[in-house]
Amino acid sequence: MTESDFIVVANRLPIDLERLPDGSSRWKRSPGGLVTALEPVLRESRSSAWIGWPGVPDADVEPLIEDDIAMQPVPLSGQEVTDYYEGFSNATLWPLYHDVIVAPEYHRRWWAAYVTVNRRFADVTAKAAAPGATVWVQDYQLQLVPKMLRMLRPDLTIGFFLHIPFPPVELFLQLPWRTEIVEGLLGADLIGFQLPGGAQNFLYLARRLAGHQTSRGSVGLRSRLGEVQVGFRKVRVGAFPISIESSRIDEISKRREVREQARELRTELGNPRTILLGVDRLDYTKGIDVRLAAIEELLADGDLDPGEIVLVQLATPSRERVDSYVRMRASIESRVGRINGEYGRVGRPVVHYHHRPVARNELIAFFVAADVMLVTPLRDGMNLVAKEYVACQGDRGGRLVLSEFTGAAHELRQAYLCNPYDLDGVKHAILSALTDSPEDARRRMRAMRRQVLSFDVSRWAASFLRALTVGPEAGHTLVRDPEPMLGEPAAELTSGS
Ligand SMILES: Nc1ncnc2c1ncn2[C@@H]1O[C@H](COP(=O)(O)OP(=O)(O)O)[C@@H](O)[C@H]1O
Ligand SMILES: O=P(O)(O)OC[C@H]1O[C@H](O[C@H]2O[C@H](CO)[C@@H](O)[C@H](O)[C@H]2O)[C@H](O)[C@@H](O)[C@@H]1O
Repeated sequence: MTESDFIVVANRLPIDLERLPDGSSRWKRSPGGLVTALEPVLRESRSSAWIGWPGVPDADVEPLIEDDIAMQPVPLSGQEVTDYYEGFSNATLWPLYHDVIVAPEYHRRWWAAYVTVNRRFADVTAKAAAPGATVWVQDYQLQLVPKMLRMLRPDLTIGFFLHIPFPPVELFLQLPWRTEIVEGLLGADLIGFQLPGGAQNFLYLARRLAGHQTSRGSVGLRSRLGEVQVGFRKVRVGAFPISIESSRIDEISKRREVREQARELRTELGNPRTILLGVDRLDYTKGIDVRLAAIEELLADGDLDPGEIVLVQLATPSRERVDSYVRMRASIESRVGRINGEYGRVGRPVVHYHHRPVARNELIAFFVAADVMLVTPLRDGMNLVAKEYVACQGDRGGRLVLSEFTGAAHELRQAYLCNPYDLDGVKHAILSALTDSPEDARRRMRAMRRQVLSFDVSRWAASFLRALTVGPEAGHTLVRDPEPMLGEPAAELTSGS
C-alpha cells in the first residue's frame, strides 16, 4: 500500500465484511453516525486512507480501494473482539461516558486487550503515513493511539475527535486507568469534543490527574480553544459539533421517486392521520424504551387514538453479544408486543418495529413520510438522526421531539425539547408536537433547517482540520492547579508530618 498524506483511523472501516452461510463473504456498509459523517469527508480528499477493523473476527483481508478511499484493514482475533471491542470499549467506556446508564465493568484483562489493540492500530498507522502526514484518530475505542503514534512518528500532525460525550469528572475518576487515558489523548496536537462541556471536563483532568498547566478560559463552539502544556508541546482542546451532508440529503428528499416512496409507505401503513418515527441503533442510550412508555401511557390515557396514529421504529442491530444490549432488546420487543396486543387490530399494529438497517434512500423516504420524529436518548454525543430528519423536511413542518441530553439539542433549540427521565415531560412534548399549529411547526422547522443546512459535515471537518493544521492561538495564560494532584497527599499534610 502506498503512503498517504491524510489518514483517518477509526475502530471500524466504513464497510463491514459479512460472512455468508455458503462460506463466501461480501462487504456491506458499517452502522452508526461516525461512518455517516466521515465517509463524505474522505471521499472529497486526495491521497487519503482509512484504517480500521473490518467488523468480523480473524478476517484476513488485503488492503482495498472502495469509493476512491484506500482501506487498510486491522485484524482482531475472536478474543480481542470479546475483550477490546465488546468488553473495554462497549461494556466499560461506553456506559461510563454515557452517564453510567448501565453499570460499567472494570476488568484488567479487557484493559490489557485495549492496550494491545491500540498499539496495533498505532503500528499500522505509523507504517501507512507519509512523512509529515496528517492523521485523524476517531473515538473512544482508540484513546491511547495518539500518544503511541507520536512516540513512533514525531513528524506527524495528529488530531483526535471524541464522538461520544466526555463524562463529568466525578464519573471519569471511577476508571482505574484514568491517567493512562488522559495521557494517551494528550499525544494529539488537537483534541476535539462535540460540546464545550466535554472539552472543559478534559482540561480539568489534564490539570488535576496529569499535573499539566492548562488554560482556564471557557472553550467556545469551533472557537476559543483551550490549551494544555505537555513538556515543550502545546496541545489544543476544542468543541466541534459534528453534522451531516445536509444539502445532499435535502436534495435526495426532494426527488420524485423518494416522495412517491414516502406516499407508498403511508398507504402501506393504512393511511394513518399521524406517522411517528424512531430511527436508531438498538442501544440502551437511545431511549427507545422511553418513547414506547410515553406512547403506551398516552394510548392508555386516551390522549392518542390507536385508529389514528402509527409509530414506526427502525432499529439497526448493534453489539448483539453484549449482555446489556441483549437485555434491552428483550425488554423493548416485549413492550412492542404488549402495545400491539392491547391497542392494535388485525392487520393494523400501532407499532411497526423493524430490527434491521434500511437502505439510505428508503430511510430518507421514511423521514419524508413521518409527521413527528421521536429522538429521546438518555445521553447521546450528537445524534445525526435528528439532523437528518430536519434536512428532509423541505417546506414541510415536520415536528421533532428531541431529548435535551443529545448534542443535537444544543443546536436545534426549536425542537420540542424534553427531559427523557421525566415521562410526563416526554408525553407533554409529544402532545405539543401533535397539536401545535401548522404555522408554528413550520416556523420551528425553518429555523432548524437554517442551522442544519449551514453547519454541515464539510464545515465540521474543515473547522477541525483548520484548527489542527494552523499554529496555536496566541495569548493564553496557562496555569497549573494550586490544589494537589488527585491521588497525591495535600501539600500541607506532607509538610506538617
Ligand atoms: N435502521 C437504520 N437503517 C439505516 N440507517 C440507520 C438506521 N438506524 C440508524 N441509521 C443511521 O445511522 C446513523 C446513526 O447516527 P447517530 O444518530 O449519530 O447515532 P449512532 O452513531 O450512535 O448510531 C445515522 O446516519 C442514521 O441514519
Ligand atoms: O461501531 P459500532 O460499535 O457498531 O457503533 C456505531 C458507532 O456508534 C457511535 O456513534 C457516535 O458517533 C455519532 C457521530 O459523531 C454521534 O452522532 C453519536 O452520538 C455517537 O454515538 C460510536 O461513537 C462510533 O464509534 C461507532 O462506530
